[in-house]
Amino acid sequence: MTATVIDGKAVSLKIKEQVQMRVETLKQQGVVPGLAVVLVGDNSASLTYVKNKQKTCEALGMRSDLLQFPESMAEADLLSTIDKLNNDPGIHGILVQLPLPSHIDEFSVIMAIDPQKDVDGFHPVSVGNMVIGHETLLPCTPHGIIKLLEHYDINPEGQHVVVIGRSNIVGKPVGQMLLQKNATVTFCHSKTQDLAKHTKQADIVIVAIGVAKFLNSKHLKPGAVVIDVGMNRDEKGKLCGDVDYEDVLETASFVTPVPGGVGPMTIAMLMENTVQSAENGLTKDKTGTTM
Ligand SMILES: Nc1nc(=O)c2c([nH]1)NC[C@@H]1CN(c3ccc(C(=O)N[C@@H](CCC(=O)O)C(=O)O)cc3)C=[N+]21
Repeated sequence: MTATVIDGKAVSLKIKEQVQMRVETLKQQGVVPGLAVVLVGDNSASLTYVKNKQKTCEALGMRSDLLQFPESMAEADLLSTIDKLNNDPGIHGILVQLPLPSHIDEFSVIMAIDPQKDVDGFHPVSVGNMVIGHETLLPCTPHGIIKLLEHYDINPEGQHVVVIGRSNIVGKPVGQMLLQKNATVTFCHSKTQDLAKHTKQADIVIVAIGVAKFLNSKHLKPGAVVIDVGMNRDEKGKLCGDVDYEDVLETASFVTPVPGGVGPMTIAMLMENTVQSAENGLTKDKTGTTM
């Protein structure tokens, strides 16, 4: 039985349609959701992703500001730029493209973003709220993965989920969010002994380690769901994931392709977070309280 390919592109389109409707409703109330993307340096991959975010934003009728600065930008200048964006009523979401040049401390930059505008969901207040299950802006890639599972009626409740990779951007948050959904979660990483012992027991395996085609059918029990968060280039320079896609097709029940799986969901959830933040702002203005 060949695995069902999870179509992240199709699901992301559905989410963007819903976002577009919410933008229209906000515009009728005089609010145009605004996203500010800050790019320091001229890393070509980052520039592609940032332009993609901008294009999507505008296609959905939102305001999209791109602030681009030279690699040599001083940390203090970046922090004051963020401060201005925090206080700009026309900006509802702030995303500072990572990685930053090594002379800038990423944690200080993330801490400087108003949690109300933290559309990456990286701020400790956002992360803390997510871990305790309190309403908050959720990290885009993990939230996109949850939406893919929902779309294909893959219910994580009571399922054994094995997450490989423990980054603050994907591995750690996606495991916490699935725990919130009553999954049994195992976090694996570079120091895990006998990885296959864990992954072969998994109903759902999520791979986010940045190693091309790392996971294969020997790691899986038949029928496992495979979510590939990798973004690598293979020997021919072609985009590929952390999963040996061809090899797992006959063993997995579902698999996400790269490209066309988790990636488009990351963008769609960023758009949703921006609209959510604008709606929260409206609620706050009406009731005087923060959501
Ligand atoms: N503060 C911050 N937030 C981020 O969310 C963030 C970041 N920094 N730095 C870089 C990574 C990377 N990232 C991607 C998002 C979508 C695709 C995406 O749409 N990928 C397409 C393929 C795109 C292509 O063809 O290259 C796909 O997988 O189908 C890729 C990469 C967000 N990032």
